[in-house]
Amino acid sequence: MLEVKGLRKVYRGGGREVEALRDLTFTVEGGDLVCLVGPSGCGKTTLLRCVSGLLAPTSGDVRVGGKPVTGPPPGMAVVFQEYGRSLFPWMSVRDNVELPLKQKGVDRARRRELVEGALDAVGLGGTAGAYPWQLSGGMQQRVAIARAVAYEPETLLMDEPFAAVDAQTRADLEDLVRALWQRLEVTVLFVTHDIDEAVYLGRRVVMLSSSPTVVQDELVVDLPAERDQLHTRADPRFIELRTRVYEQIQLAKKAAR
Ligand SMILES: Nc1ncnc2c1ncn2[C@@H]1O[C@H](COP(=O)(O)OP(=O)(O)OP(=O)(O)O)[C@@H](O)[C@H]1O
Repeated sequence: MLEVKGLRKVYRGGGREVEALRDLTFTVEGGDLVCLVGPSGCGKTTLLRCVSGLLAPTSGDVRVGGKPVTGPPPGMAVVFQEYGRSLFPWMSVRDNVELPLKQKGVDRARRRELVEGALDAVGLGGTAGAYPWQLSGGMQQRVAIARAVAYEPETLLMDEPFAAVDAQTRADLEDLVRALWQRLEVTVLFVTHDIDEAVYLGRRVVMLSSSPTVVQDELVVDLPAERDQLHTRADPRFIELRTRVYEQIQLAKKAAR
């Protein structure tokens, strides 16, 4: 379980103060898939950096599995937007996926098993020996997902992971994330500015206001668990839910003006 309580973050420096997060409170139950959606610049990345222990909050509390986060929590993996910068170009795909497992102290035989399993799961079984720069953007993002999956995280944070890939690849990767989530029973916090993506993927959607950020609204996505790009997106309930999220985001933007 992931708990965020009264989280506030003020950036200070160069004689300037930016209150990125004002007062954020929400919970992600163990095994849930929650999408966070909010307007550009509302502090989504700041929030994920606080949750992953990369940034200290100004005040408030972040807990993972009941323990306060003071640095990168064990059992957490993060997939960032910029796959190009998150993979090491001088390492093969296999070595990129294996590296965190070495750091975790997993033995060689188990490492091989986990790397193969994760690459197969993302449909890259045949590319273990390639280098990231030999792959398309979508394939590189699959490698980043494989690396996170191989780590066997309890919590997976995803920061706009598909923002830089084309629409067709994005749809495939969305389905991949849902399939992996269902199979691995991992707790997922997925950040996006794309309302349709949030409703399609999430079991819950948390909507953020513009900066300084608070939780604007939350909803449960009561669509069937088995989703597919064609039918789910045409479901009248999907359209109702996306309309509600859209309206809330518009309200949040107006309130900020
Ligand atoms: N290191 C920093 N120093 C000062 N201000 C910062 C810093 N990082 C972010 N900010 C400010 O905090 C606010 C939130 O930024 P953040 O990158 O978290 O938003 P975001 O929702 O992820 O943005 P986007 O959707 O555009 O990626 C912005 O006003 C930004 O300018």
